[in-house]
Amino acid sequence: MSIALTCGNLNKKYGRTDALRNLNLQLEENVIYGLLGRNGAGKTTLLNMIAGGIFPDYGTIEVRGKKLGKGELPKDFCFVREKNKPFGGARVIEVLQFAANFHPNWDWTFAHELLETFRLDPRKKIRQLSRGTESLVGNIIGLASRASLTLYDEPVLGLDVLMRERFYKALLEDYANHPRTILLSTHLIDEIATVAERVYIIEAGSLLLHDEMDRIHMAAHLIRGNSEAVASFTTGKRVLHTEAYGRGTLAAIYEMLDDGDMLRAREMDISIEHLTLQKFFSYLIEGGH
Ligand SMILES: Nc1ncnc2c1ncn2[C@@H]1O[C@H](COP(=O)(O)OP(=O)(O)OP(=O)(O)O)[C@@H](O)[C@H]1O
Repeated sequence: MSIALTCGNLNKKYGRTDALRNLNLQLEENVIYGLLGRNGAGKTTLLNMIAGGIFPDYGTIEVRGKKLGKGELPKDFCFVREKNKPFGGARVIEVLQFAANFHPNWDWTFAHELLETFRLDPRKKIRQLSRGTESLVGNIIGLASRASLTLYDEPVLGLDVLMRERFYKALLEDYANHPRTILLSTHLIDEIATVAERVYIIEAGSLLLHDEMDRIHMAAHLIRGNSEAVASFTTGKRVLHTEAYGRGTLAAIYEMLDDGDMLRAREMDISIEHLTLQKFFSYLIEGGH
């Protein structure tokens, strides 16, 4: 297992706001990660920090084992953020040409295919593009750069469902042929569930959970039943949230359940269903665990 990026104990304060608090994160080579968190959780601060735009008050960032100095950019790296504002007067093709200079693995054939896929006219000026279309320019750069470490900050914000699907498809197909490390922040949680292999969830600048997406699918459950039965069933299990309804209790739990658990649940008349990633995220945040 090779490590692409290690963030150790990152802290950043803006006045009295802790944008990041003792945040640790480790990304392996050639894995797609989702970065989730509510508004203001610290996602953009973290991504900007990795990209050298913000320096931590405390903590370190290492890329492939090498500590980044102040303002230093990781090598073979691409950061896709929402806006290309400084390039407003430039044409799409000019922005791509500019980006290509910085990325040794840039693939022009792929970039042109993506322009077609996203129905983007390369002669248009950035300022003439709609918000969603503008974010597609960044997404093309993120994909065609084939950087070994790629960060996306909200790449699908403002995109319609068709374009979002095309972006995810292009990302996954290209990743299959050219594996690299990708960290992607988003609020469209259930969509990322089919794209990311692992997920980091942050809240108020701190890490709340990181895990394999498959494990979350298997271990995140919503159980309902008589309050006493639910209390007994959940004893010793990781409970994220409980809620009373009528005479019963609903509990969100994060636990692998075996055949014995399922049998016991049936005997206790407890219903069990899997949680979507979005629901799991909500219960996790609500419960603060
Ligand atoms: N330049 C700044 N000056 C002051 N406070 C800031 C600054 N940048 C971020 N913050 C604060 O730091 C916290 C983290 O912000 P950040 O933008 O990293 O969150 P986020 O998870 O990206 O949010 P969103 O999902 O809404 O984009 C917030 O409380 C925000 O208000």
